[in-house]
Order: sequence, then C-alpha cells, then structure tokens
Amino acid sequence: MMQQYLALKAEHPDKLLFYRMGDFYELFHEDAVKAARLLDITLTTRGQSAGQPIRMAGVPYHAAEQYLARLVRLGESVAICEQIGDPATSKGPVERKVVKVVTPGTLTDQALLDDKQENRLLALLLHRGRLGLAWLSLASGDCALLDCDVDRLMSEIERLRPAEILLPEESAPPVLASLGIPVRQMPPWQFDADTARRKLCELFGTRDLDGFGVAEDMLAVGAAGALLDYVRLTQGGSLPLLAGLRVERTSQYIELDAATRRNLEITETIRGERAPTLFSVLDHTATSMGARLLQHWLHHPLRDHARILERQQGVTELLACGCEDRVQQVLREIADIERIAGRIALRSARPRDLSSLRDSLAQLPQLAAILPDGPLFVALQSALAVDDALTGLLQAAILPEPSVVLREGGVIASGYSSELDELRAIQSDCGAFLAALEAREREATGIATLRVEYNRVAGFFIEISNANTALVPAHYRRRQTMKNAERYITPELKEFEDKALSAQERALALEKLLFEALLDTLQPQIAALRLAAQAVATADVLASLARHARDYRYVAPEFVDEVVLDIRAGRHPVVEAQIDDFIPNSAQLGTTRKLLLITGPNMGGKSTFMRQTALIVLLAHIGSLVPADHAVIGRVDRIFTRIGASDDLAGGRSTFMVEMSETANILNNASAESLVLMDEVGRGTSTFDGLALAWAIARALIEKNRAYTLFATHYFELTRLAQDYPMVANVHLDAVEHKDRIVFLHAVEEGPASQSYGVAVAQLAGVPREVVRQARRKLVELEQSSVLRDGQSDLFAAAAIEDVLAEPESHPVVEQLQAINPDELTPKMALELIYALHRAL
Ligand SMILES: Nc1ncnc2c1ncn2[C@@H]1O[C@H](COP(=O)(O)OP(=O)(O)OP(=O)(O)O)[C@@H](O)[C@H]1O
Repeated sequence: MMQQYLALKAEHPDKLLFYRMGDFYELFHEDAVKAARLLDITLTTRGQSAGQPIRMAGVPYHAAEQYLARLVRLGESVAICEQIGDPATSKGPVERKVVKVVTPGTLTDQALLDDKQENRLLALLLHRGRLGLAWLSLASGDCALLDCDVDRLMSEIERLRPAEILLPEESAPPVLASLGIPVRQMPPWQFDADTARRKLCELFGTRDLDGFGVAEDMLAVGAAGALLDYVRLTQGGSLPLLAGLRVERTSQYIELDAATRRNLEITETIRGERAPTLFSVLDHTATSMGARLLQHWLHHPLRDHARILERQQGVTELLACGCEDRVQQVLREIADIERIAGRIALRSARPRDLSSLRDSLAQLPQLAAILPDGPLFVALQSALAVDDALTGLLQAAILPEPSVVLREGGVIASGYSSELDELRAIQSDCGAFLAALEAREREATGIATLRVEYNRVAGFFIEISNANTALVPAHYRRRQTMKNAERYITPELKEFEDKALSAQERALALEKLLFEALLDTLQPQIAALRLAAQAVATADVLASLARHARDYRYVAPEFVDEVVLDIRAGRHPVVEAQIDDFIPNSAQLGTTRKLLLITGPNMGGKSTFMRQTALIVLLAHIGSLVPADHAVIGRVDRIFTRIGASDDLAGGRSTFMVEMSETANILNNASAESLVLMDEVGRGTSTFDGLALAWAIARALIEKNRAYTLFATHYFELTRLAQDYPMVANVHLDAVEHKDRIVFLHAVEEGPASQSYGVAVAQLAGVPREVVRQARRKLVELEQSSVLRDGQSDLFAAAAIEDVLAEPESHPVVEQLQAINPDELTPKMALELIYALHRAL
C-alpha cells in the first residue's frame, strides 16, 4: 500500500495528498505533519518505512469538505485520491486514483466557495515589456483574455483579484510574492501560443479564434493554454464547458490602478475589512449572483456612455414603476443558478442543486412578468424565458426534497422510471409481507408472541422468547441468541431478505445512473442557464441600485462629451450612510478650472470631499444614480489617487518611496480626461523638500497632464499657484475655534484657508496639555521668523499670533488649582493639597 501511496504522491509532489482508506482520508509523512499543523488534527505514527515510523494524520470522509475549505483558504492545493477498485475482490491494495485536485483557483463546490465573490484563476505571460493575461471562473464559465503593458501588472491583479496565479517557471516577478496569492509555476512549453490556439479551437469547436476577436499575435492566448492544462489537471482530465471567450480591451473601462482601488475602498477598506466600503453600503442584492455582479460593476466602470445610460435607464424605470421591492421579493426565491450551471457542466452537481434549480426556474416567468418594459428589460426578459421543457424535466425527475447525497438514494421522483418504481415497491411492500408472515407463523407454531422483525445488524428474523423455544419448528435456523429470546430465519424469510436487500442496492445504483443521465441531458441547456443567471443578476443589481437611490435620494447624472465635472451638493456615499448630518459640497471642474487646490484644517473634510468626488464619478459610470442634487459628467478615462501614507515593507519601499512611485505613475500616465486626487503630497519628507515637490507636481499636473485634479495640501504657499495659473482655483474647508474648542464646518468655500488649526486638532485628540502649549509657542516663533524672512504675513492670521503671545504662561500649580472644586474638599484633603502644591513650586 505504501508503494502505491508513494507512486501517487510522486505525481503530486507540491500538493497535499488525501489518500482514501475506508471512511478516512489519510495523509502521510511530510503531508501529515503539514496538515496536522494547518488543521490542528492529531499526528500519529503507524508501522515503519525505511526503518522510520510512518507519520500519519487523517480526516473523516464525511467531514472532509470543511477541512478542504480551510486548506484552500490557506492557499494549499489538495489531490483527492479515491478507492476505485472493489476491496472485496482485489488482491493487495485496492486500486486508487487521484480523481481531482482542489486548488484555490479551481473551486466549484458550493461548500468551498464564497457566495459573494467570484473565484478566478489567472495565468500570466510576460514578454518584452508586454503582459498577456488569461483568466477563468470555473463556477461561472467566464473566460477572458487581455494584452497590456507590463507595468499594469499590479493594477490588473488588483482588479481581477484572482484566487490563484499561474506563471511560466523562472519568470515570477518578485512583486507577486508579497501579495499572498498562491502562485503556481508551470513549464514554459505549456504557455506555447500555437498549441494553445489549437486547444481553444477544439474546445469551442471553431476553425480559428477570429470570431472571438482574438488577434493573431495576442500574448494572452499562450496564457490561456496553460490555464486549460491546469484546469484539466484539477478536474480529473475533463474540461468544463466554458460560456465563451471574451477579449477585453483596456479602453473599455475607466482605469483604476491598484492604489486607487484600495484608496477608494470599493470592496475592501484600506485595513482589509469588508465593511464599511462602497460595496457594503450599496449592496441590497437579493442573490449571490447579484452581489457578485455588483462588485464586478464597481470594479469595472464603463466608458461607453450608451451602455451606461442603458443601465441608468434600467434603474430609473424600476423607480418609476415602483417595483424594485417586488422584483427583489421574487429574486429572494432564486438560487445561485450560475454556480449550479457551472457544477452541471462539470458533472459535479448534487441532488439539491437540481431541486433548487427546478424551484428557481419556476420563479423566472414571474420575475420576467414584473420587470418594466424598457429596452434593457426586454433583453433580460428574453434571457429569462428558459425552455419550459427543462423545468418540466426537473419537476418530473427530482423528488420535491431530495436527500443531500446521491449515494443514500431518495433523489429521483417516483413515476420517472418504472424500473425504479418497481424496485421501490418491493421495499415498501416489505411491511405487508412481514405482517402476513408473522400471522401465518404464529398460527402454524401456536406461539402468540412470535415476532417477525428487521434490524441492520441481524437482517430479517423471527424472534421467539425462551419460554417458547420448545415449540420452534425444525425448519427454523438459529440466527442470533439474545438474553431472553432466540432469533431464527426460515428459507422463505431468507429468500425475501435477499430480494429486498438486492432491490435496495439495485434501486440505489439505478438512482445514481438516472441522475447521471439527467446531468447529461442538461448539458445542452447550460448556455441558456448561464444567460438566465446573468439576467437574474442584472435585474438584482438594478433593483438594488434603485432601492439605494430611492432611500438616499440619488439623482441621475447627465453625461456630456465636453470637459466638465459639475457636481452640485454632492455627498460621500459611505460617510453619509454613517453619520446623521452630512454637509453636501459641490465640485466644479472644466476647461477653465482644472485644478482645485484644497486647504483647510486637519479633520476639516478634505479627504472626504476628494473621495466623494471620485466615488460619484465612479458610481455614475457603473450606471448608478449618484448622491448629489445635480451632476453633469464629461468623458473620464482614468481615476488616479495619491492618498494617505502606507508602508510597503514587504516590497521594500518606505512610506515616502510609495508616495513618490504613486505620484510618478500619475505624472507619467494621467491625461486631460483623467481624474486625479492628490492628498497632501510631499508630507512624507522634510518641509522644504516636500513643499518644493508638491509645487512642482502641481505645476506638472496643470501644464502637462491637464487632468481634472483635486489637490489637498497643508502647504499654504501653494495657494499662490492660483495667481499664476487661471486653471487653478483655491477652495477651503473651514473651522472655527471657540475658546479651547474647534468646530469643523465641513463646507467647501471658495478661496484659500486662513489658518491651519493643527495644534487645536492635536489638543482635541488628547495630546497632553503641556505638549500642546509648547507647540503653540513654537508655532508663534516659527511664524514670526517666517513673517520676518519673506513677509508672507497673509498666510498666517496675525490675530492668532497675538492670541498666543497674550496667553499667560501656565504653571502646574495654577492648572491644579483650576482643576479643583473647593466646596468638594474635606479639611484633610485641603491640607494635603496645600502640601502637594508647595512641593510642586
Ligand atoms: N461634508 C461632511 N459633512 C459631515 N462630516 C464630515 C464631512 N466631511 C468630513 N466629515 C467628517 O470629518 C472627518 C474628517 O474628515 P477628513 O478625513 O476628510 O478630513 P481631512 O481634512 O482630510 O483631515 P486630514 O487633513 O487630517 O487628513 C470625517 O471622518 C467625517 O466624519
């Protein structure tokens, strides 16, 4: 057996091998040690191999799924090896075979997949500064190709968020190692373009790939070849039916680089949590298919105004007919048709998959009937019109509530197969036969207490109490001796037992056969099911967007072909959902006003204002309505952000280095149609360096890139840019200081800020009073010397300087005295206080 194990293991050296032994999957040697550590299961030893005890760990067969899920989440791959021979007849170890390999990117099992997230496998091929990407979602059958420049590697990975990456050996870019996504290296020949082309044509049954829009020299084709090889390997040699092949073009979507996706907190917060994000706030979808599609839309804002308007119209039509809630009510009854179709394609669907599919299909006509009549809905309605025969077939074939696993039977409906009905009848007639036999035998033997029964251990038997054993007829054979009774079998009963048990076995085998035949019959329907699933998901997302727009008073943005972003009384979709009185702000940009220089105190709302502008632009481009009173939006090709400080220690880059590389990316790539958010650029280095850089960067953005820019800064010197460039406008967020307190107004006003309030914010944050006091003094000193040096008195309000100078120097004794209430002191406490104060002098 160990030889068999080692031979199988040699074929899967980089995976954990689950080796089936009876009711357990066993792991041996290093696999056992690793699994014991990762799964917290017991590590034991058994027998010896080469003089060493064999280390072993096992998981029960029936609970294997949960262990698999944990391993896969940890990025491990598992080869599942089953017994395929019959243990009763085989000499030596039972024949075993690896039937499938479970890897993070090729999951299809419901129990292992995250309902709300697409699970993608991505293959990459780098060649002479170009990057070919091919990705596939086995569950949905979606497969796509993209060629782009190699420097887009990270932004594409951030967009696609693959569960697993395939690469040719010796070509792994080091950045991939820090991502925490499992990377598999494959021999370079598996990325060969010609072979890949052939495989793809074979798979889709086409002569060439022209019909899919695949160009002759597309790099991604080679990557797709490796993808198919890997899938075949994991699925036990078979290739699933794919929904088709899409070629993506970089110009199709508004481009968001990796930093921007993170900074805008689209589906994940900067800290890596799932809420609060744009998605978590916006998501009211009723199905997992809808939730996945909404995430996809949010990560893929469209550039084509016609397509955006089609979706937007869908939302407004739902709102106009007031049917968004009713649509969602029906949607709640619909299961994950997309993933079920995926499992049917892989022939791994389970009984409950088919019963939920049947019940879901029955809902589709109702869904189609309540959708409004707009052009997008007409298309959805036709996709929802799945062939009635399919629903009929499933209704006829599957029991209303089939059992969970096929091998237990109880799956196929009665009336579907007469042979199965007969076999089942034999079993159900059992009760009547036994009652008749019991009556007959009682009469024949004269034993009134004689009983005919069945249990799983002894099978069928006639039980007679010890008091009556003398009356037992000679043809009774003893089967089992109990404490107070004997159990017998007769030839007649034995014959019946054989028939009943074999009927049961045959019925189980037949059910399995019928179920598999049903899966075959369903194969031609997969494409239609996928289309219906897509329509359900689209209806779900539109209804969810409509509901949110209704609850939060969103408006439909207007799209124009000019250079303009005009957002009136805009709000931040996430922040407004979390606080009570959000202050709306307008953002106006156009040909003559291309850069807003935003100043104002910390905590004033600069970042919120910038992000809300970007999020409104993003929402507009997925077809959603937007949180504003009015919005006019011109063409946008990319959104860039340089926000906040984050270390990339794993990538070996300091905070400042990250800041500058992101800035370099923006300066090199932003166009006049890009939206750029710059938050406090330059703050990661010394004041003069920072100021100088911020100045030069702002100038480059105005002169060269001419992008729509929101530029927040604490360097007041930059506000003078507006004097040199008519395209620059100063805006500020205000706060008022009242005695010791500071009140933020959060309203964006024209003109530069007058004061920075940094020290006041520090005090608000609980920085010790003494440190705050020292800071105020130092600030005055610095401000005075700066005023003397270059006369920039306008940058600092003189009144504030005088205030600080006029403030009498505080003393700990005075502060302590201010803090007490004399009326609350006992004589003893007062005396102790006097001593303490004296000591503090
Ligand atoms: N328009 C608004 N209405 C109401 N509250 C707001 C608004 N804008 C911001 N806030 C609140 O103020 C807080 C601080 O906002 P934000 O982070 O945008 O300030 P900031 O000026 O960028 O600060 P810093 O310079 O320290 O980064 C937010 O967490 C939010 O709760």
